[in-house]
Amino acid sequence: MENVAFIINPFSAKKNYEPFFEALKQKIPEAKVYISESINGTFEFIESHWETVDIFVAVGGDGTISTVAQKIINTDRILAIYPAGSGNGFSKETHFNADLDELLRKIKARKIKCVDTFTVNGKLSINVSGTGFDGKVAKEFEKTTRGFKNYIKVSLKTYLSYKPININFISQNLHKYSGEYLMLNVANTRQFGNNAYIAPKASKSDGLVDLVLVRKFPLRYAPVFAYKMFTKKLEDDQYITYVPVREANLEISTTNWHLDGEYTRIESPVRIVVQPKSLNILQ
Ligand SMILES: Nc1ncnc2c1ncn2[C@@H]1O[C@H](COP(=O)(O)OP(=O)(O)OP(=O)(O)O)[C@@H](O)[C@H]1O
Repeated sequence: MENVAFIINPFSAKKNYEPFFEALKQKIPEAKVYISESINGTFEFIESHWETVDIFVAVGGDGTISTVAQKIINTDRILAIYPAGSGNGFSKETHFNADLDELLRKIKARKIKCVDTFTVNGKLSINVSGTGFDGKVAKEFEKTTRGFKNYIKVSLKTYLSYKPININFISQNLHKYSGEYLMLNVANTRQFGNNAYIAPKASKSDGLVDLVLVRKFPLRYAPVFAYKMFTKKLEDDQYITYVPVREANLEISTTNWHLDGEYTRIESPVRIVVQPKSLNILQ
């Protein structure tokens, strides 16, 4: 275990990490554990342990995993996950669960899979990112105390007043998809988190991301949309167009984005680029 470090984000989903921390201390008292006070703190921890650690275990949600991934991407270091977030989209899609014994077995076995990631104007995303309605919800959600209930409340309120965004694809082959949309998602894996499958056919190891273009639908359709999303049936939805791409260049009428669920501002024009097989994940 000397070459393994556990990076815990205490701000992920209501301190979900505490039982994990206790169990880890019991099983492996000598484990290297860092309780991260900030994203920069995590960066510094990884840098200062670079020579002695080759498996970095992110304990948190997609935001935490993404900060660890930023440092180890395109290197031979390995990412492992103990899911302790609220949505846990990426960890579900990479088969990590909240069973510490299973995680320790995987660490011992050291099987690795290399997966794709992508960037949006140079910023890393590992799972699903998006703009439009989605980006606006992420922005408003940050102002609340978070949680699933607040997410639904904010989504409904935002939906009622939301005007579609305008997307103009600069890339010649994508020009025909330009138009007005409720949202654009960029999906490396199939789900946002909480088993909400926005792109049921996406694969994290095919060198592509799915552009998910969603047209505005009437409010009465929202429960149908949600039902299809949670049962992996959105593929043939009348309001959605899926476009698998290696890269895309577009102009867009909003700066509100979320990257793996974290709100961020991104100025138009926007360039999306897949980084094929750029992240080693423990299997
Ligand atoms: N390494 C880190 N150290 C400290 N804080 C972090 C770190 N990485 C991200 N954060 C902050 O912690 C907050 C929660 O992170 P995270 O996304 O992991 O949990 P979550 O939102 O509960 O889970 P999920 O993304 O699965 O819904 C984020 O708002 C993020 O800004």
